[in-house]
Amino acid sequence: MEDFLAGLYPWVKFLHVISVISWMAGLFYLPRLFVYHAERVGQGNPTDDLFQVMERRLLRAIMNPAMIASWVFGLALVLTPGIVDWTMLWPWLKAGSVLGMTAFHMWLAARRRDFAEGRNSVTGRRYRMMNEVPTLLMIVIVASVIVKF
Ligand code: HEM
Repeated sequence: MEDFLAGLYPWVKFLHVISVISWMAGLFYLPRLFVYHAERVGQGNPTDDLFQVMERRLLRAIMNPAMIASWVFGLALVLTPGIVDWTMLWPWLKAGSVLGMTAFHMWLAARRRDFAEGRNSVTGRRYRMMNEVPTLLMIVIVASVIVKF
């Protein structure tokens, strides 16, 4: 199993990076949709329906599969011999940030359900602020895997 993963390492990393790019695109874009949905669109009109379709498709067709693929390929990299040295700081920083990113994804999914049920209570300003969360986590994650402190 370990030899098998070692042989596949560059391909698994390639698939991991493609998956995280797709996941991050959604994590950046969905809160922006929520900003405009919260600030500019009333309930129960055709624009509300359109936003709901865009939000549902983005989450279900892109973000959920991309998150699962990021985890699957990321964990395969963790299991590859010689890749992660748990005595260093970077794997712990990365693990904490990735769990934070996953929690943020779940929070967005819950807010999407609120919009779908006509009971969003979060302001556009709050969604704007939450939009910075994935940016900060991404900076910590990429610094961790590249600099490896
Ligand atoms: C979902 C859970 C994740 C796990 C378990 C995971 C784990 C890993 C591991 C073990 C590596 C290999 C490091 C190496 O080859 O030296 C890696 C590479 C990488 N990860 Fe993740 N990762 C996850 C999510 C993410 C996220 C969310 C991002 C971006 C925001 C990301 C960006 C990267 C990048 C850019 C690399 C390539 C680094 C390099 O080759 O220098 N990962 N990941």
